[in-house]
Amino acid sequence: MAELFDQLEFVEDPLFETIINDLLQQNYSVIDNFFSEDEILLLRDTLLEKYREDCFKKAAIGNKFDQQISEQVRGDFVFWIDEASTSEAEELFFRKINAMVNYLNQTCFLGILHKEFHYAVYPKGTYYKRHLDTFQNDDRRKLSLVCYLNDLGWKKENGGELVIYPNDSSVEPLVIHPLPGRVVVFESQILEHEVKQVLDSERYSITGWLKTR
Ligand SMILES: O=C(O)CCC(=O)C(=O)O
Ligand SMILES: [Fe+2]
Repeated sequence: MAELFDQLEFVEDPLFETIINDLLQQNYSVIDNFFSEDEILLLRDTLLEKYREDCFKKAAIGNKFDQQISEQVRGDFVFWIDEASTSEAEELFFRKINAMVNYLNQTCFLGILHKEFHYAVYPKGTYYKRHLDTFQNDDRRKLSLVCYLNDLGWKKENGGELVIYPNDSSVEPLVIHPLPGRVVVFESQILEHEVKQVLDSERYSITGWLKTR
C-alpha cells in the first residue's frame, strides 16, 4: 500500500523546507536568489515606471482608519499592488509567493488566507524606525516578507540595512543588506526590526504580509 504522503502526491521542496525550519528555529529566514537577476530587473522596471508616473504615496503609520503620516518614524513611499491587475513582472512574483504560501499552508497549517504587498522606495536620507509590523491595531499579519529590488551594483556603504532584533536580548541584532534577489521572511507578531538610513542612492523593495483572516 502506498504511503500517505504518496497518496497526497506531496512533493517536498528543499527551499521551502529551509524557510520553514528557519522560521521554527529563529522566527526569520533570509533567502538569497529567491528571484533571479532577470526577474529582479523586470520587477524594478515595473516599480520605476509606477514611481515616475507618480503612483506612490508617502507611507503612513496606522491602518486605514488612522492615517497619520509621521516623518520621524518612516520616510519611504509606497504603492500597493493589486493582484487582480498585475503586469508580467508581478505575475511571476505572485506565482512564486503563492507557491510558497500553498506549501506553508499544506505543511504547517498556517491558515494564510490573505496577502497584501506594496512596492517601497526609500529616497536617500530616509529610514524606518524600529517597530513591530502588527502595531497598526491589526493582529492578522502573520508573516512579513521583503524582497529587495536594488541594482546589482548596490554597495553595503549605501546603508538601508534591515536590522532584526531577536527577542532574546543576549543574541546580537541581525543586520541584513538589501541585496537584489534577496528575500527576508519573518514573524510579524514577534520580531521588531528597523530600516537603517539610506545613505546613497534610492532603495527599492516589495514588502508584504501574509495574513490569517
Ligand atoms: O524594507 C525593509 O527591509 C523592511 C520594511 C518594513 O519593515 C516595513 O515596511 O514594515
Ligand atoms: Fe516592518
